[in-house]
Amino acid sequence: TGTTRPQRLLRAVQERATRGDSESVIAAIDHFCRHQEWAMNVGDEKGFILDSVVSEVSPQTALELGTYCGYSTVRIARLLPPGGHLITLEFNPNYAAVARQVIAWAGLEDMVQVVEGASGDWIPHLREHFGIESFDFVFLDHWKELYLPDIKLLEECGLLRKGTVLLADNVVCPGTPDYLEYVRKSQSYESHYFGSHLEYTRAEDGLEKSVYLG
Ligand SMILES: O=C(NC/C=C/[C@H]1OC[C@H](O)[C@@H]1O)c1cc([N+](=O)[O-])cc(O)c1O
Ligand SMILES: [Mg+2]
Repeated sequence: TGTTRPQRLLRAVQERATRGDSESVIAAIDHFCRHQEWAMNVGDEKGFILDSVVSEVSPQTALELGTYCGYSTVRIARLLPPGGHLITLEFNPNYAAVARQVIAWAGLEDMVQVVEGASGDWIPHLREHFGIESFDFVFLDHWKELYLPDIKLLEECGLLRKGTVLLADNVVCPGTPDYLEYVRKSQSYESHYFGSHLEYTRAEDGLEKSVYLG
């Protein structure tokens, strides 16, 4: 036994970051991933693109699929406008437990709800459970083969509205070919690719921003 990588990432946050200072939490995780152990956070380079899209949308209601250790959760939540709220779905309970502590260390727990379970099980219940009418912003970063079925489910559940912005991580590496083809071909989406690199590496990767047109 011993510690897991998420637990070692959390310890790095608690040792290096200042409680309540979300910028120092982000910096501590980036330092850990560059100098100690690579981890599958969206990272600083793609994170900068994520920041710019979140700031542009300024969402009252935001959804994240795939929390992992909460790095992108913190990046999004720190930029929410007053009254804004972020729901983040995570399948793995060990990841969720670490994420809750990272989010709390950043002082953002009041704007974020970490929900444990499978996205496909939860999406049909988000309205009744959290009183959500529709989402202004969705960040996709969970299992890559679930991106497409999950946005189709969001459409069917009426959780997307004219102008909802979807931002998808890893559309090149590891890749989400069926999702990309769908959002780029569908008349219901206006899509744009932001080229970047796989977190903390020189490999190509990027984010796809897709606006739902209804
Ligand atoms: O699988 C990735 N993300 C999905 C995460 C999947 C895990 O977290 C949610 C679920 O509990 C699963 O165990 C991923 C993988 C790489 N990668 O380089 O392999 C890079 C990334 O940015 C990624 O988001
Ligand atoms: Mg990712």
